[in-house]
Amino acid sequence: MFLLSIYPEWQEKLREEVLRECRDDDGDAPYSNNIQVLGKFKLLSMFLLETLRLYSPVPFLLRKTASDTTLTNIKFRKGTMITIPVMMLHRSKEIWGLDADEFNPMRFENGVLGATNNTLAMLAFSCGPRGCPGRNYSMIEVQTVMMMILRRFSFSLSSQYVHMPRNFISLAPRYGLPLIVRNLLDGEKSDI
Ligand code: HEM
Repeated sequence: MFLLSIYPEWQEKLREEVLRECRDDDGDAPYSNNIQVLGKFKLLSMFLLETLRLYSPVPFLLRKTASDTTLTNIKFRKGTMITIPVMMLHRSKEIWGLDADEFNPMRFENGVLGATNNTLAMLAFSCGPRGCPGRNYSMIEVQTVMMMILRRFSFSLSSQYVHMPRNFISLAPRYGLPLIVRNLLDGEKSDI
């Protein structure tokens, strides 16, 4: 919601995509409760990947070595705690290119491997045997919620918003996310 508020052109693009792909058989009355429609949301998927890259809800991962281990050329004794700085890796220019700090969902036009040739670069859901088992579920859930919000409401940031993400269990805005919301169906406007 934050990124769509500060990049209204993306909010508009995603709304267009949702309204286009959710039309019913008559061609009007945009609506869909069919999960298969989610597969058609290419721009929304790219946008969500870019959101997860820039503001990964889990900003770092912790691991403890189960035995003496060598990773690249570094030796670790058994029991060493290792922090994997997901947030920093997601903004590495070496991995993502010179625009790593910029919001650019188009980098995911050809999927994660099109954005970087490093298969382990995207760590929002971690990876390997302890990777997040809720990954597909949460992508379906957030696409469904965004689909419902975008077709009914437009929104922008309230002037009361303070940009201070903090990691408290997961990454969240320190002082909340006050928005100005307009109901597109009846033009009503309210602060939430
Ligand atoms: C945007 C939403 C989500 C994100 C970004 C996310 C991210 C992650 C990450 C990074 C890990 C690895 C943590 C670590 O190794 O320290 C993880 C693990 C896990 N996630 Fe998620 N998750 C999300 C949603 C969910 C949902 C919806 C469920 C359940 C329905 C779920 C269930 C789990 C479980 C059970 C683990 C532990 C897996 C293990 O240790 O073997 N997650 N998640």
